[in-house]
Amino acid sequence: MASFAAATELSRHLLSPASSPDFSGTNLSAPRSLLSFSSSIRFPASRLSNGASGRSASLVAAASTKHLTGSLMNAKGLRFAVVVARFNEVVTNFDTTLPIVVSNLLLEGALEAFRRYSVKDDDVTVVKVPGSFEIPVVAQKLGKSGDFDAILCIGAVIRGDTTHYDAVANSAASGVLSAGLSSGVPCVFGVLTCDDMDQALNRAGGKSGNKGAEAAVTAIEMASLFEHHLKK
Ligand SMILES: Nc1c(NC[C@H](O)[C@H](O)[C@H](O)CO)[nH]c(=O)[nH]c1=O
Ligand SMILES: CC(=O)[C@@H](O)COP(=O)(O)O
Repeated sequence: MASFAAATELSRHLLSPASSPDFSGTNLSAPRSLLSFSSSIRFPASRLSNGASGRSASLVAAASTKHLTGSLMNAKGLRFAVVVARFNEVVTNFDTTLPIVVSNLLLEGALEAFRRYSVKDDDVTVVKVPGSFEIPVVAQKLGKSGDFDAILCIGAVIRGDTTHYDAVANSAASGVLSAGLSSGVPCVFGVLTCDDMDQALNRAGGKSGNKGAEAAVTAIEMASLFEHHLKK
C-alpha cells in the first residue's frame, strides 16, 4: 500500500511538465522503504533531464520530495467552531413519523469525533443558525475572528417540490468555500444535500455513516496542516 502511494506520487512528479527534478546524483540516505520500492521501477531515459538511468533518478526524487499532511494525532489545543443549521431540526420535530432530528445527529457525530481525537470540549464552540443559507456569513466571521483553527459547517438540505433546493445547496457550498478562502481559515463542508429524508438519515448515523463525524475529522486534519506546516 505504501509502495503504491509512493509510486503514484513519484510518477506524478516525474511526468509533470512543470517539475524539474535534480537528477544529478544518487542519494543513498533515502529511507529503506523508498529505496526498495524505487529500485523496482524504471523510467525511460527520455523522460529524465540529464539522461540518468531510471533507477538512480527515482531514488533521488523519492528522497527529496516533501510531503506535508495534517495529523489527527496531535489535535490537542486546536480550536474549532461548528456552525449548525437548524432547518431540518425544526421540520423533523413537527413530523411525528420521523423520530429523530437530522441536524442534531450530525452535530452529535461531530462532537463525538472531536472528543475521540482528544479535542477538549472547551476548545469547541457551537453556533446555531436558521438554515444552511445562513452558514457562510457566520463561518466567514468566525474564521476572520482569529479565535479558531478550523470552522466546521453542518446542515441538511433536502429536496422539495421547487428549485429552492438548488439555490440553498449551491449557495451553502460556494459560500462555505469562499468563507474559507476569504478568511484563510479552513471551512469544512458538512452540509448534506439529499433528494429525500431517507438519504439524509442514512448519512446522519445510519447505514452510510455520519457525515458530521467525517467532516469533523477533515476539520482536524486541515487545522493541523495549517498549524504545523502552513503557518507563516
Ligand atoms: N430548505 C432548506 C433550507 N432552507 C432555508 C434556507 O437555508 C434559509 O434559512 C432561508 O432561505 C432564509 O434565508 N435550509 C436548510 O438548511 N435545509 C433545507 O432543506
Ligand atoms: C430546500 C428547501 O428549502 C425546501 O424545503 C423547499 O421545498 P419546496 O421546494 O417544496 O418549496
